[in-house]
Amino acid sequence: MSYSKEKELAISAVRRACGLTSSVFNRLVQNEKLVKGDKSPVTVGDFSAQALISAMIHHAFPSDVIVGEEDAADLRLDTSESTSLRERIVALANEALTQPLVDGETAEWEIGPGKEQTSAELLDAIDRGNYEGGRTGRMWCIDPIDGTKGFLRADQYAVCLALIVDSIVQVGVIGCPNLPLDLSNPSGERGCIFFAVRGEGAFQIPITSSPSISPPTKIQIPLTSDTSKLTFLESFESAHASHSTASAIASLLGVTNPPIRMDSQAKYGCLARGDGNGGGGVYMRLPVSGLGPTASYIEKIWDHAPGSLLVEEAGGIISDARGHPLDFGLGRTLGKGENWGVIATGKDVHAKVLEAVKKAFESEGKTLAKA
Ligand SMILES: Nc1ncnc2c1ncn2[C@@H]1O[C@H](COP(=O)(O)OS(=O)(=O)O)[C@@H](OP(=O)(O)O)[C@H]1O
Ligand SMILES: [Mg+2]
Ligand SMILES: [Mg+2]
Ligand SMILES: [Mg+2]
Repeated sequence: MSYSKEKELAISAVRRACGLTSSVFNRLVQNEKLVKGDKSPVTVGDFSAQALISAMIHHAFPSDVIVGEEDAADLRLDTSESTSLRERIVALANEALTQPLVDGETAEWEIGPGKEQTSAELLDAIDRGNYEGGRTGRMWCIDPIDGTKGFLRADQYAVCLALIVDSIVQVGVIGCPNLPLDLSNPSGERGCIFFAVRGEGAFQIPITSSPSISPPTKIQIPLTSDTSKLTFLESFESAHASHSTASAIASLLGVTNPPIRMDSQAKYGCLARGDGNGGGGVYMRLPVSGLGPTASYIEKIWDHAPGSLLVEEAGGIISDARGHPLDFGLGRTLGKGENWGVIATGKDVHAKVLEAVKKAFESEGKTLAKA
């Protein structure tokens, strides 16, 4: 089946949310003296972007359910802090909802202008993301700001949206406001939207344009079977994924390119468009400690759903460290004990990378068999 309406809606929602998060950054992070460790700007951005995306989805596809990272419980409290946070979020979400269309964008699912949402409607929109996930049906998956730490550092972050149908990701959109259109020209134009529909390929557009006006650029992982030419794409934060295991795996594969360490699902976009040294990339996310049932962290579906489709549609394979596919039908997470990290790379090198992962684990005294 075709998902063209869902794709257009998702691109439009992600573009608006990217505009919103950029303006939150400019107003709240750049121009305010922040106390170190203050997370409030990212909280404002997270809530308002989820409210906006969820409201647009509900308006266009009222019977679809949503898994969103955030919930509005803290915003419903009767405290002055909560009230002022709520007011900021409602103003920001409405400002984004009523932005004019960009050239070529359809008005079919526009809520505004003139139809601002009430505070109650927007809190309900956030809470519509409470769905517990599951095996069957149509379900949207929102990460309003992925890479919150990158957002606060003025570094990479992403607004992520996917449509999952009967546990299979069918549409994936990732907006990266700070990512150069061409990573080898970091001072060039910034702001990319990556998108994919299953069976239709993976694409990139500048964040300022719409696919019906400027033709999207088809993106592809470079084909190569030489693992020594690979570039590793890893989390920026060493607390989120093991840098040391990744570096042991890189040595086993003969990799000499330095790793690209970047926050958020922007990494999936970079992998899909072949960033690095021309030899393809490897997205590597292995737990800092433990594995499988004893892993230190359970991966969430919103951190991988759109990125996984982008990789597959760009000619890659995504799996866990054992080569098992990611299962988006287990609930809000990839499953405690079911998921053993994430490895994504071009299909011609995936098996070799898994072999190196196995060897690296064995030399750390870990085995890829279930305990
Ligand atoms: N301890 C731990 N281990 C593994 N993963 C964690 C951990 N804590 C958080 N997270 C999740 O990591 C998401 C961001 O992943 P990144 O790869 O972008 O990491 S990082 O930005 O480089 O830090 C991040 O997504 P956001 O919350 O949307 O930013 C979290 O879902
Ligand atoms: Mg995230
Ligand atoms: Mg997030
Ligand atoms: Mg988070």
